[in-house]
Amino acid sequence: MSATPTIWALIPIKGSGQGKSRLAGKLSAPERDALVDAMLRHVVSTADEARMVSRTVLVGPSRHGLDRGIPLIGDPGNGLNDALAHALGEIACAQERPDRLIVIAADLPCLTPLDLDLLAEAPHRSIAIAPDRHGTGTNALSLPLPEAAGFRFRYGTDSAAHHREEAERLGLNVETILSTGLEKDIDEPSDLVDAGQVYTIEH
Ligand SMILES: Nc1nc2c(ncn2[C@@H]2O[C@H](COP(=O)(O)OP(=O)(O)OP(=O)(O)O)[C@@H](O)[C@H]2O)c(=O)[nH]1
Ligand SMILES: O=C(O)[C@H](O)COP(=O)(O)O
Repeated sequence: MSATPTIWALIPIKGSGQGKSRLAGKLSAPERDALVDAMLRHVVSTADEARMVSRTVLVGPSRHGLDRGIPLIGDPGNGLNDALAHALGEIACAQERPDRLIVIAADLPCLTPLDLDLLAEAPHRSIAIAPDRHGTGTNALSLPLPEAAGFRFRYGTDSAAHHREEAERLGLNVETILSTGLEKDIDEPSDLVDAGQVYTIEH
């Protein structure tokens, strides 16, 4: 590994009109789209500001109107785990591949550049996991490459525990990162209070 490791951020994003379906009882379809776009913009600009992150890549069906300069890896259409597996395969084989890949959810309105730098600074041969506020889901993963090129994404129920098992399977250490910015994803209507960081709901 070079003296200054190369770190990339990978952000999975569903297509327009698909995201945040669990908020349908509280927000209209245009409101959900506006929220998804605002949170994506926040996460992308936070990655741009993070000292250690040199490139940000999206995986999904579209850029949601973001600058065409941001690389987009296509989505095979079989859900989050397949989309991330496809993107990791492309990135791990790239000629300019990074030394570490941070996979970060696009629904983190309280995320700060320091949160990404913490993920970037995980020790060599360690996978860092940032759980959600319940301690069970996974909001970010920091994967060393090439050591974690074969990492199998296990998003779904109890994904944080499954991702720890996956690190063990690969013979890698695990570091758990707890921070407000990384814990507060927006899944349920009761989480919306945190979305006020990036989005105002007007009625
Ligand atoms: N590319 C891609 N991204 C996905 C997919 N499923 C989820 N994501 C993204 O993964 C992150 C975490 O997903 P969730 O917290 O479940 O968000 P969501 O899917 O918009 O929310 P719900 O529709 O309520 O489940 C968000 O950035 C989503 O946009 C998928 O199939 N493909
Ligand atoms: O494994 C997870 O953490 C979920 O599938 C994705 O996160 P969510 O709880 O934010 O939907």
